Amino acid sequence: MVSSTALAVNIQDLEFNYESDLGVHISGLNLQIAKGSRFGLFGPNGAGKTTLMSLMTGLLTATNGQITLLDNPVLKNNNSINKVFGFIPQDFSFYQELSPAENLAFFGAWAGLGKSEAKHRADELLNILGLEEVRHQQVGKFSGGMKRRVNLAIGVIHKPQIVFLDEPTVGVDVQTRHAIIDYLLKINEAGTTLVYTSHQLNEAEDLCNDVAMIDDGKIIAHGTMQGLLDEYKQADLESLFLNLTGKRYRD
Ligand SMILES: Nc1ncnc2c1ncn2[C@@H]1O[C@H](COP(=O)(O)OP(=O)(O)OP(=O)(O)O)[C@@H](O)[C@H]1O
Repeated sequence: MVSSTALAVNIQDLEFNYESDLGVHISGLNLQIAKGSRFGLFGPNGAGKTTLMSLMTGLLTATNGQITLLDNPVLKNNNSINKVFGFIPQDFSFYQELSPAENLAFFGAWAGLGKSEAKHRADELLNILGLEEVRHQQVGKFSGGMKRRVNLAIGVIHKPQIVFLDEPTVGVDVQTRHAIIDYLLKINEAGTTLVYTSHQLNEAEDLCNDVAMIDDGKIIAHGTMQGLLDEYKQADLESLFLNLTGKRYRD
């Protein structure tokens, strides 16, 4: 059992239901994610990955139970928690009519950075993510890969200690996929905890060292990548996924 001070995320007895009866039902869910890990949450369509991410980042509110991020409770009006984590959502979260520089200035200020700090950080990220030459062009006209890199830069502008990533490489080419994964590995090496979900299981094998499977709103397995592969006698994450979740369509 990991001590609570070593936890980036601690979810205890979580309950959540969408108002409509069609949505996923979460009941008595417990999950601990250690500080510094590269955690991956996997499951079929509709299993509850985005719902759980939204609960962890305060976009949805649990009906019961508790979620803490580095010991800070995730509560509706606890804005101080916004400094602790960054969220890279599946849907683009920037202003299409603005440039990357303008978007980063805006979201930097929103995350509490001063003007010069935000500018410095924007310069650094635009450089690392290969966007310096288009820094003043309208994001709406960018390719899918460039938009994904802008989305990532916005989510990490304030150097959060935990980064949540909901399918951060969907629809990108190999170059952008590598740039994004390399960057994530680099910030993890410097101490950032990654909480990631994706259907790209090959990519996940390179990125994640801690893995949980979710199905019908329940965590059905959680352990180290190698520990789970050994336990279920599977050669790779895709075989493990099929072994644990079966071949039935969920939608
Ligand atoms: N706002 C909502 N209201 C009602 N039901 C919802 C809502 N959002 C999601 N759901 C339902 O809850 C279930 C879980 O959805 P969720 O998006 O969390 O799954 P997921 O594992 O992220 O799926 P995917 O892999 O398709 O992204 C699905 O049945 C979905 O239709």
